[in-house]
Amino acid sequence: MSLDIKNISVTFGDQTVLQDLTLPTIHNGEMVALIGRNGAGKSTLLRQMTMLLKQYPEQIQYAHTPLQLNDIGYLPQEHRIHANVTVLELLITTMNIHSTSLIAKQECAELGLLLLQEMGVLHLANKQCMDLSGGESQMVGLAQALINNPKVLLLDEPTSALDMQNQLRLLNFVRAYVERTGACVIMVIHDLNLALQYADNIAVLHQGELFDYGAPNHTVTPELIWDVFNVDAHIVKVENTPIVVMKTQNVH
Ligand SMILES: Nc1ncnc2c1ncn2[C@@H]1O[C@H](COP(=O)(O)OP(=O)(O)OP(=O)(O)O)[C@@H](O)[C@H]1O
Repeated sequence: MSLDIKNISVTFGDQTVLQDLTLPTIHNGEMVALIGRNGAGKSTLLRQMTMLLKQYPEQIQYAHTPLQLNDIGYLPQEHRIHANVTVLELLITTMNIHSTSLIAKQECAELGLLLLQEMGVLHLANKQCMDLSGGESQMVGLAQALINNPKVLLLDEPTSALDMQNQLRLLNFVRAYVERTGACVIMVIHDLNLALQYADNIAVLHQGELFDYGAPNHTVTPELIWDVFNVDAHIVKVENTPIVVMKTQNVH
């Protein structure tokens, strides 16, 4: 199974945000980190993927057939849940249940609780969604994106509100999900060190186009960081893991 994204163009007024963007095929069980400057069009690509499925399904194909909206799990940027329901109720209503029987609802509740437990956030099950902190809301947003076992997971800055432990929890959970199910993941992320550690491939979006694409070690280089972000950086290795260290003195 594989995900193909082809020839995506987006304009807002006279601003071309994405210009005929095509990504290399994303294979089963692959995590792609989408990086680029603020305003490069990363969120637009994820948002358009869900909209394009309605209008131009041939541009997004999974296993060589048009991807269905039901097959996508999407965690938007700055995810906040304004519904007046508990976290568990939210997960139950998000599930694709085809029965209203009490037994079906009980099964859904058990699945929801299991997912929250596996993600390490079972304590949030009975909290009101509106009372969640920013980071709690982001963890619940991932649970919501995963609850229907999507084939394609689109994550927009999924760790932006999380403390260090939850950043690792969330990314380890996504990694394990991908290995277990063979789903394809596109994840927008600004933290290049997390991208280096978790992604199989890095897609660099710059000025509406795909600037570079490839294995993290080969793609994230001081030259790329300079060309795309105008930042001087070293890449050092700690226990064989590459780490980006920004030189803070000269910001252009
Ligand atoms: N609905 C819209 N109407 C007009 N312009 C838009 C709209 N959505 C996005 N844009 C513009 O498109 C450009 C790309 O926005 P987008 O949110 O995709 O960037 P991004 O790469 O995700 O940025 P960031 O890293 O800051 O989240 C920006 O210049 C933004 O102002």
